Amino acid sequence: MCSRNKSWTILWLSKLNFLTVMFFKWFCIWFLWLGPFMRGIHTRVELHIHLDGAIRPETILHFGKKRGVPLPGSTVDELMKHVSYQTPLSLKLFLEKFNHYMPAIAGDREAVRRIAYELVETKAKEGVVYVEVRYSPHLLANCRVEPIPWGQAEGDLTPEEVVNLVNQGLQDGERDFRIKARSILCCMRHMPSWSPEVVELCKKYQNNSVVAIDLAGDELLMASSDHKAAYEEAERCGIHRTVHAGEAGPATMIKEAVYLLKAERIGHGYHVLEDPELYRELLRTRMHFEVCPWSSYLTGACLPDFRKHPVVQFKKDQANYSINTDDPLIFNSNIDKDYGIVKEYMDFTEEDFKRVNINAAQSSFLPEKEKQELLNTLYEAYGMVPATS
Ligand SMILES: O=c1[nH]cnc2c1ncn2[C@H]1C[C@H](O)[C@@H](CO)O1
Repeated sequence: MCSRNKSWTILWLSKLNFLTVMFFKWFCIWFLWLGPFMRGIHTRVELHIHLDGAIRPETILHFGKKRGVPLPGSTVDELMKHVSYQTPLSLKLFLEKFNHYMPAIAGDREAVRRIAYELVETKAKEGVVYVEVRYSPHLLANCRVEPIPWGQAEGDLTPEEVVNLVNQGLQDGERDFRIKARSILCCMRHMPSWSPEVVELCKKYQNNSVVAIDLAGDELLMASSDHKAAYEEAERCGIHRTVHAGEAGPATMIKEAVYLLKAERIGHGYHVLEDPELYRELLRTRMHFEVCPWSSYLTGACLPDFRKHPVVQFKKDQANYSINTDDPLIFNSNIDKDYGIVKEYMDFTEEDFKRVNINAAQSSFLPEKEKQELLNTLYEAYGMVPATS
């Protein structure tokens, strides 16, 4: 009897031991790996995404129907057949994709506010802790903008009110999804006459969501004197500056962005590698490159072989760059797609992703104090001890 009791006890103890070991093992996996996602800890920083390239197809269909704006399809699948694509086009042809759906959104107050709000929700779900979203206020307006974009009739939504609506959408999103979102206002290469107002809007809303100025659009058009004047004014007033350069265009466009427009970050910048001297100098000054891998394939900006992508060299040289989606609606993607590409084809490890996101946070356009808070959030999420300054 006594020995039977003893063996039962041993059996139960070994079972308990096994369960304890299993529990501990699963807890470690959950805490270290799945934990951050399940506990709602966000570890990604995205610096290059276009608001008008990141709209949900359902939202486009909703406003198309509501406003009686014809669209190339009445279901998500039909719409996406026209709006998104799978094999590389030129940058110019890619930019034409916006024509298919922007008339459903531009000029509508509710739509503009909603796309900003939904972007924050999407990014929170993707594990993004901080996003800088960019757009042209003029391309979403239908009043006091010349010419009125997307062939719309004149309405009463001005570029300034667009900025207010986007700010409201972003701020509501920040409150509801508990991540941080800021915006960058774009000048457009083909519309230099809009640039003076863009910089004035950056100045006026500098402490209200807006953190920087950008120059987007067809890069084969050199920066005009209006763009240059806008960037000079931005620098004078302490407005941060980024420029799309060296995406489809050559390294000289990056030179122009850095030395003429005084860019602090470069949108894309892949073709910097064609000018080794410039590349060395930008490595030395820690210039930040906003890299968008899947975008660079679909816009034909880079060779289709990801193993030869410029980011392979950037990684080798420990350059300062981030990983971004650019236009996830048109590229039918999300941030996992871009992280997946660099992981699969360029051997990115978790350590590399940490470095990428810390670099992104350091190169963000947040004021110093908020930047430090963001960095501390990342260090904590990654279980790192912040370096003492
Ligand atoms: O990848 C891009 N390169 C240059 N311009 C772009 C890219 N993606 C979007 N844009 C343009 C089209 C949008 O209407 C505009 C503002 O977001 O910026």
